[in-house]
Amino acid sequence: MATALALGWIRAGFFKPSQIVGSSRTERSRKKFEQGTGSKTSHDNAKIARTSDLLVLSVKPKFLADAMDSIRESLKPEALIVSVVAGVPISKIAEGLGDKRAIVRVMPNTPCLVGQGVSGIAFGPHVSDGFQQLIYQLFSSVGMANVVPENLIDAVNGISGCGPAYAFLMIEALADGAVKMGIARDMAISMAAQTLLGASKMVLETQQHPAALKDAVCSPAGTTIAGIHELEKAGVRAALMNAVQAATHRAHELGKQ
Ligand SMILES: NC(=O)C1=CN([C@@H]2O[C@H](COP(=O)(O)OP(=O)(O)OC[C@H]3O[C@@H](n4cnc5c(N)ncnc54)[C@H](OP(=O)(O)O)[C@@H]3O)[C@@H](O)[C@H]2O)C=CC1
Ligand SMILES: O=C(O)[C@@H]1CCC=N1
Repeated sequence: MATALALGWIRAGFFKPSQIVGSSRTERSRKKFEQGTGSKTSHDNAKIARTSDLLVLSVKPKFLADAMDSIRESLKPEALIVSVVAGVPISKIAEGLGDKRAIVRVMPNTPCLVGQGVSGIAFGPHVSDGFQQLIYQLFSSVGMANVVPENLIDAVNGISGCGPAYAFLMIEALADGAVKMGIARDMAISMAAQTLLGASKMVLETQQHPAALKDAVCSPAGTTIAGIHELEKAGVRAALMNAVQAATHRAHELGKQ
């Protein structure tokens, strides 16, 4: 996720590669980040913290305590902390880094890499108006940014944080169907992806309810309603709702570990 954000911000012109420093535990991950972004890296979190105005915490929840330990004593007093760590509340980060710190909790998604991300943003109590605007602009530069109360960040995780994986699975499955019907794999994947992109753009640009747009595709006794019937029989709606619910609950569990 860190690479997607860094590269997204660089492509959006928000930061130059030279303004970003990446960190990870292994040489392999640092090389990958350097090659992906053109930015430098360091294994020394304390050194990075000493010189950073904005720090993005992007580790798995179970490694957050160690990561915070490694920067606590070196952070600039006015540093802005952004955590994209699933499930972990701002209060826990304040416990780890100091309760007067400016902390922002964000749930982005990997399409930030291509400027089409979705992020939910919740501000801690010590984030100034100026910093709030900066963070909003930062995440808007790589897609859609939504300021939400912190108690909804796990639900943002459930829909848009995880959502790209749901969409990739749908693209793959639609393409499998087309391959079964004789279309070549590459063309099938492009057609499925472009279909989801086109449908998404229609929802966003026409402002019509997705049900109305769906109805407009279903001709009476036609082909689409035959396909929709199969999806309804398979419980696709309930499956998608359950996926968002399960992921939201899992985020909540991860934050308590
Ligand atoms: N992947 C996604 O789509 C999204 C992820 N997130 C959240 O972002 C966070 C990161 O996820 P993701 O990128 O998938 O996970 P990865 O495991 O791919 O990346 C986490 C990185 O953290 C590094 N790391 C672990 N401990 C430390 C430490 N003490 N100091 C410095 N670096 C450390 C790891 O280094 P090394 O590789 O060397 O072990 C690794 O490169 C998670 O909390 C996740 O919930 C949020 C939104 C979307
Ligand atoms: O799977 C995860 O936990 C992370 C958070 C959102 C997307 N990936």
